[in-house]
Amino acid sequence: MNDFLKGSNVYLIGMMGAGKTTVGKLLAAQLGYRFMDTDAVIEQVTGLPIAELFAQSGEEAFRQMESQVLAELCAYTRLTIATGGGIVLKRENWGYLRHGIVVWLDVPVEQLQTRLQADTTRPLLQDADPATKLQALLEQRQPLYAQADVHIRYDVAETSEEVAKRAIEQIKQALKPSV
Ligand SMILES: Nc1ncnc2c1ncn2[C@@H]1O[C@H](COP(=O)(O)OP(=O)(O)O)[C@@H](O)[C@H]1O
Ligand SMILES: O=C(O)C1=C[C@@H](OP(=O)(O)O)[C@@H](O)[C@H](O)C1
Ligand SMILES: [Mg+2]
Repeated sequence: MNDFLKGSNVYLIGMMGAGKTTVGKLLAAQLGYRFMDTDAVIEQVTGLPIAELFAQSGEEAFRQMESQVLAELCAYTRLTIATGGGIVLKRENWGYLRHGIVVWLDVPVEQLQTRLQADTTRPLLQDADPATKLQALLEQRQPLYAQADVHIRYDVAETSEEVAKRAIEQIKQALKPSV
């Protein structure tokens, strides 16, 4: 089923709330891959929730840990990796992401707001005006997300399983040799 990837990892990028962790688990199952989540690895290693890490050590320290985790994971094969929404910010991280197939889950900011309206786990959203903050982050990052190999545009009618299935189809298309 997944020999078309020849063991290459699949990295999911996109804004917080885009569904990288949710779809990533389903995509891994459909590919017969293992699922990893860079945030979960950081929380496991530090024993702290991301929000606590930001509060204690600051965003820069978190970004350094994020790069270290990505560097470790990119040495493995047959992984579907859900990254944190800010992974695209550091050029160094693109060196690791390019070891595999980079898939952008592109979800409109209104849908992100709906999904994250009650969220307290994402420190960058603990803001007086989270909607404006989300919009500003998306505008800043969109050109970076757009460097992905595969662009999965949101379809309101799709379940997360169907998003994962479509991602496989679009990855196959992207890997087809251009004639
Ligand atoms: N297709 C979807 N429709 C509605 N809610 C979704 C969908 N995909 C994910 N969610 C919800 O949105 C929130 C963020 O999903 P998550 O997978 O953690 O995103 P990310 O890892 O990109 O931040 C979660 O509460 C999740 O249940
Ligand atoms: O967008 C961001 O900068 C972040 C997204 C989060 O991950 P999710 O994208 O899984 O929410 C997490 O890495 C941290 O809160 C920073
Ligand atoms: Mg996530």
